[in-house]
Amino acid sequence: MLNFREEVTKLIKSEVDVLTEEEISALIEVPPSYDMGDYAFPVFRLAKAFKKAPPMIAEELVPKFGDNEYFERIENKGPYLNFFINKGKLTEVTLNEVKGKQAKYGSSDMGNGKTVIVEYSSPNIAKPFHIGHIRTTVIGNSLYKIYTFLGFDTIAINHLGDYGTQFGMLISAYKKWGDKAVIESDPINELLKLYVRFNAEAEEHEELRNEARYWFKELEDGNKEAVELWQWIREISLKEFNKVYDMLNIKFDSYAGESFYSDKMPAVIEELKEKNLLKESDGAFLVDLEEHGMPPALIMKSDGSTLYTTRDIAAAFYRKKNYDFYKNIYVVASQQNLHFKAWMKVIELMGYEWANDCVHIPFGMVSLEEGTLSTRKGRVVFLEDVLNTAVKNTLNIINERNPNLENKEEVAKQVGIGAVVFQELFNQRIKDYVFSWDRTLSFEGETGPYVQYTHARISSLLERGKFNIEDNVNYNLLNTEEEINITRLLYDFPKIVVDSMEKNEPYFITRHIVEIAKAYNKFYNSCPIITDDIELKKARLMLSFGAKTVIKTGLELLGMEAPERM
Ligand SMILES: NC(=[NH2+])NCCC[C@H](N)C(=O)O
Repeated sequence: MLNFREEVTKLIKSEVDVLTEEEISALIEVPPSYDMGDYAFPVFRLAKAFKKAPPMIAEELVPKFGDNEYFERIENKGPYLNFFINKGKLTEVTLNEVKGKQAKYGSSDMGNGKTVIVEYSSPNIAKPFHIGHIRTTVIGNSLYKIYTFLGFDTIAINHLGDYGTQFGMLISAYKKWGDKAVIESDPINELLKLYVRFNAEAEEHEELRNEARYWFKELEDGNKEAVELWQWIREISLKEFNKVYDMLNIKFDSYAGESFYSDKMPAVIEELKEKNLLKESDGAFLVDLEEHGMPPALIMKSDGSTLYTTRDIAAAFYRKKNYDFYKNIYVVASQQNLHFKAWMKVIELMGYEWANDCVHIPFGMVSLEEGTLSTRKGRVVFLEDVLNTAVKNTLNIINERNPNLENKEEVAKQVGIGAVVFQELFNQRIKDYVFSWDRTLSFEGETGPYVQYTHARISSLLERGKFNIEDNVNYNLLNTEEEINITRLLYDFPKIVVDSMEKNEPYFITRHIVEIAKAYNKFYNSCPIITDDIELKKARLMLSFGAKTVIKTGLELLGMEAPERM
């Protein structure tokens, strides 16, 4: 697609020899409002070469540019050159591109097939999949889609917490109080009960902790009973998690969790020893990170069992070898900042430069507005319940607003679940936020249902107006402020997608499609679209099609559906 910023660069370059195109491009600014131009170029850097005061330079440059098909005006204001895009051209370029690429508009091959691993969700088996897990799941899924859209070969990994001392606890607890049939009837809850009971009793009876450690060690050493129990627990838990993943329409390429690395850790420990990085302390082994301002990274306990950190190091090695990643991304809560910093440092100390290609993408916490979510069994709020409640509440709303809608149940799922996803992706990752039902499910304001509703509204309109994508359109007719505003947002979309990839921030997309929806509704309310003026109608329908296409792609990149009717 024609890039107007590049056109500004070329124009300036044609008159200014002392700067390279890169230097010029880096100096170009976007003014705070469009009445000051679409792009601005400050000429200060030219003062020395031109031996003149900046305002003079700007003034003298303007007439040299002459007429230009991409800019309707070029002006000087003090030391600035201001460029005003030719709006007819902008509309033509943008809508032709959307028309040509449709669902692929905004995509690119910039990733060049390089491998990006996105690790996300990674719940702990036998512990509840609760509201806290929603952020990693939803952010990770969106990043996965964004990288894929930009031509990376993307791998989604669920690093299941399927190993560690908690399994020692579960095995002990099961052997004492467990009942297979009861557990299979409601795995997550029943396993949670066992886990909670074990911890409570261990408060009183310290020796239970030793028993748990013993069983985890047995598991690591391949004790048949322990391994079989562990496999069974893993399997029934995974089945439950998959219910939630199905609701969210999320798939993983790999479920290689912590246990997968159990036989890959000895080599890591060996290498650490060889490289003189391992220190013994009370029979345990650790890597001293004091010099790097961190507490030591514990690699092996005195009984020979391994830790979370050891497994992460082994996993990174495995991924490097198996996928030769360009980037290895971990979408994990900011509470684990230190954990990631520490083990990545260990790999760096081992002499591997690719440690820098491992990136922790942290996020803040979700808290619950007082009384907004009912809790089942104690204080844990299950993700599945949240999603089900969202669907149920949305169905109630649809029954009020549009009782005759076809496929009501299906739409309620798409909108209810989408609303939760959207809410999660509305703010900068790192911000903590408070979950509120009212805000999440509202059809008004900056919400998922609002954006989806706008999309559905455009769909019906295109149908009513008998939109035909093959129609030739006179783009110059789309010249009201409302129309230009939409066009600009559509034009910016591909860049927004790239920005969100570079910063690993899906919320750029969330905010952008909200802006498109708002701009569209403003246009819809102030400009007649299905009018008797056939040419105008064709042009406005094409613009509507552009808005619909980009909203839909944006929703998809967030991991949401875009129903045609609501
Ligand atoms: N590679 C990793 N450590 N990923 C994060 C795992 C998250 C962990 N299972 C938890 O729920 O807290």
